[in-house]
Amino acid sequence: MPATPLRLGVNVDHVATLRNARGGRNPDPVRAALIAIEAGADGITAHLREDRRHIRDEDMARLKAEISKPLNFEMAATDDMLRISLATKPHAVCLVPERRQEVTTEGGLDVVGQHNALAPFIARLNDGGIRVSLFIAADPAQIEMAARLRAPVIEIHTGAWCDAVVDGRTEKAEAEWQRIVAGAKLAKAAGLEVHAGHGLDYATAEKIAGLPEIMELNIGYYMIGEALFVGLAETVRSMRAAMDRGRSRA
Ligand SMILES: CC(=O)[C@@H](O)[C@H](O)COP(=O)(O)O
Ligand SMILES: NCC(=O)COP(=O)(O)O
Repeated sequence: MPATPLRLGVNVDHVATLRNARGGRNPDPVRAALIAIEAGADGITAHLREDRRHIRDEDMARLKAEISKPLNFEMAATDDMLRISLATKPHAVCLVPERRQEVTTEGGLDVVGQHNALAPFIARLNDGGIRVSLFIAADPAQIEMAARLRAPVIEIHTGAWCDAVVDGRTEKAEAEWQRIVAGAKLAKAAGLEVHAGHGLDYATAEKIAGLPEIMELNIGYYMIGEALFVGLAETVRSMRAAMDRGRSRA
């Protein structure tokens, strides 16, 4: 039986991080998105943080206007972001937790603790024709609540697993991996479309591509770093090849 397709969403946030280091216009995250698509990306992800530390409002508007593939708009569940996303009309919104002090998105959104506030927020996005994804940990209670909140998609936060793999903490890595495996199965059984992302590199992307429940990986930081050495198009092709190898074992 042919394996189910696995989409690659390329996150261009950290092209903007580099641009913002000096101000000005270069390197341009929209140019990166166009190159990534030309090289085989199935979509583009960008995170408009409240502090605008990388992607800015005009980047999001240009991405929506200039790319030919789906735009996945990552954002916190705030009124300001709701207004901007409804005006931008991306293909999807991924709701993520945000703390100004954090270096990166440290964990999943607590949809259990915030379900009262999230329910009308998700409904507004659904009514606006935007597909909602919830960026959560592979935790059974969070997954069950995501399904009850009528978000069609979850994205499993893979950061703890990837960090443990890279650091060589094998027991921790195995425990996190088993959580992801069980979480992906539970989410699929609950009727959710399952995505995954954060901290993935070639090796972890290849491994997680072997989980047939997962339909999309969103990958940024590692790929933008690799692109410095071999170019973005080559990095996208290599990531695609790693995902295809993993998928062939699903
Ligand atoms: C939510 C998420 O995982 C992404 O937004 C990604 O990690 C890049 O943005 P940050 O590094 O600013 O979290
Ligand atoms: N949602 C995860 C994402 O978009 C990319 O995360 P990272 O690869 O930049 O850590």
